[in-house]
Amino acid sequence: MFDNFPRGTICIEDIEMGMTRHLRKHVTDRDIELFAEVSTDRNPVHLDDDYAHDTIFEGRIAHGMLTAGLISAVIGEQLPGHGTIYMGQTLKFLGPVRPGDTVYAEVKVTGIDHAKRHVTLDCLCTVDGKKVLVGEAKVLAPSRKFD
Ligand SMILES: C[C@@H](O)CC(=O)SCCNC(=O)CCNC(=O)[C@H](O)C(C)(C)COP(=O)(O)OP(=O)(O)OC[C@H]1O[C@@H](n2cnc3c(N)ncnc32)[C@H](O)[C@@H]1OP(=O)(O)O
Repeated sequence: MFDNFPRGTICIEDIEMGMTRHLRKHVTDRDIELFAEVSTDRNPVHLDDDYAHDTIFEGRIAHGMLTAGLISAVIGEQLPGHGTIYMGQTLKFLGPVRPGDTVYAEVKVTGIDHAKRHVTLDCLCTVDGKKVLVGEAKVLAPSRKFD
């Protein structure tokens, strides 16, 4: 039995269909530089103004996986929260995120298998109301009964 979950963790026993959680994050040049360093993805479309100017985006854009990381943050911090284990994630990048943009990232519960502790979540990121990422996550949720 493990009942010392941090505030914000929602155990499988309490997860309901349709529950949603979200965050907002302002994406900065520093975020993009740090992500390039950590991931070792130094694609110039993210880092080089001159290079990026001549692409279809006409300027630098954030790594898609940086934006996807905000979905991971909502899942790992809020729904279900601490103790959650990622099982899978689909992603479609529908529009660019540029330095200076504020990303709204939201997840919504669309499936629950209580016996297996599996939870399925629709994932969405928007910038100024425009969809930039959609996908589906499957996670193993924490339980009050097991640590
Ligand atoms: C590896 C890293 O270093 C690189 C990165 O991380 S890049 C950053 C992450 N990616 C992005 O920011 C790209 C965001 N997406 C876009 O800007 C656009 O989707 C696009 C430029 C890739 C395509 O846009 P466009 O050419 O306008 O395409 P259409 O809207 O005209 O759609 C044509 C058909 O393609 C389908 N489609 C479009 N985007 C996607 C997608 N991301 N995934 C899957 N399918 C996509 C769209 O539905 C249309 O299909 P249809 O059957 O013809 O209707």
